[in-house]
Parts: sequence; structure tokens; C-alpha cells
Amino acid sequence: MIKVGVLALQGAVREHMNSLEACGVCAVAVKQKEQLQELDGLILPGGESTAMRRLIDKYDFMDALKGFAREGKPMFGTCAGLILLAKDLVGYSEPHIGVMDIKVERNSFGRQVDSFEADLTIKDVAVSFPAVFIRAPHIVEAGENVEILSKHNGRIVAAREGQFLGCSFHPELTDNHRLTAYFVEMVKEAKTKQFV
Ligand SMILES: NC(=O)CC[C@H](N)C(=O)O
Repeated sequence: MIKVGVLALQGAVREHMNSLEACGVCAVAVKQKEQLQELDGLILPGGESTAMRRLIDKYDFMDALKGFAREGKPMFGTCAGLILLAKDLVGYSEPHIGVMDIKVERNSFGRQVDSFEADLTIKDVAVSFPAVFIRAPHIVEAGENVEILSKHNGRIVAAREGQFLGCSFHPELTDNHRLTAYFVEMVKEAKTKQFV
């Protein structure tokens, strides 16, 4: 059975696990770096990227996360998780994990709209997807191999680059599991390729 982890240092972990289980895969709350070895894919949840980074360093996760990416295993970053994946961050000289060829700006929908919901069209996923944005980042620039999956008011809010998937919003907070299911398909494809 496919096993997908959710980095469980901080943020919306349980909701992602429920969504993965609804997609018929085994969901693992990842609290120790050794657990990554047994996984086929990993979700980096929303929460607060600075706090999450501090915990990644405290529990010595960074090299293991970069190694996971190097092995070609799929990673899905949502909201703060998108910030962790980005190679470039507006206003920062260094990225966090820094594996996806995108430039991301934090808290970029303005303080006056801390959170909102929008119906999005997401390529290959849904024509009307209920997206919950909470102090959300957005993708300012995307490299040539990045496929833009969705925009909201002209801003890129979901994208894929090969094994990496990222979105600005929280797909786990409603009972629409289609974006999680899309990621699960990426994980299944990557796993099949390992054995051919
Ligand atoms: N809901 C979220 O994950 C918000 C992300 C948060 N604004 C950050 O910069 O980390």
C-alpha cells in the first residue's frame, strides 16, 4: 500500500491525514526524520513557515528532507509548505528546503484579508474547487518547467514541477479531496517508475 507522510512538527496535520485516508492511502504523521525512509510521498502542511523551519532545524530534518527530494519522491507543500519548497523567497536571501523552481511571497494577499474562500479552477483537478486561503503566500515567478495549475485574481496559487506540487491555500480544510487525490496519483506514478 502507498504510504504518504505529513510533516507533523507544526500546523494542519490531522486534516491532511484525513484527506489522505479518504483517498485510500496509508497516512503517517512524521515526527522523526527516520520515518521518511518508509514513505512514498510527503505533504508539508500549512501553519507558520518560520516556526516550522525552527522545528526542522531543532529536530535535524533538513538534510533528510533534501535527500527525500533528491530521491525523486513527490512532495506537496500547502501554504507554509509551499514557502518551504520554494527555491526563492521575496525578501529572504536563503530558501528553506529550496527544491521547487518558484519564487514565493509570504502573506501576500494583504493583512486586511487575513483569510477568505474562493472557488478555483485547477487544471486536471477541478473546475470549481473550494480553496481556503489563510494569510496565504502566492507564486510570484515560476521557472520554465513549472506548470501553472491555478490562478486567483491573476496570481499563481497552484503549480507543479515534476515531483513537486504546491498551492497557496489549504486543500485539507474542506471535504473536497480532489487535489489530495491528484497528489496521490503523482505518488503512485513515481512509485511505479521506481520498479521499471
Ligand atoms: N496558512 C499558512 O500556512 C500561512 C503561512 C504563513 N503566512 C507563513 O508565512 O508561514
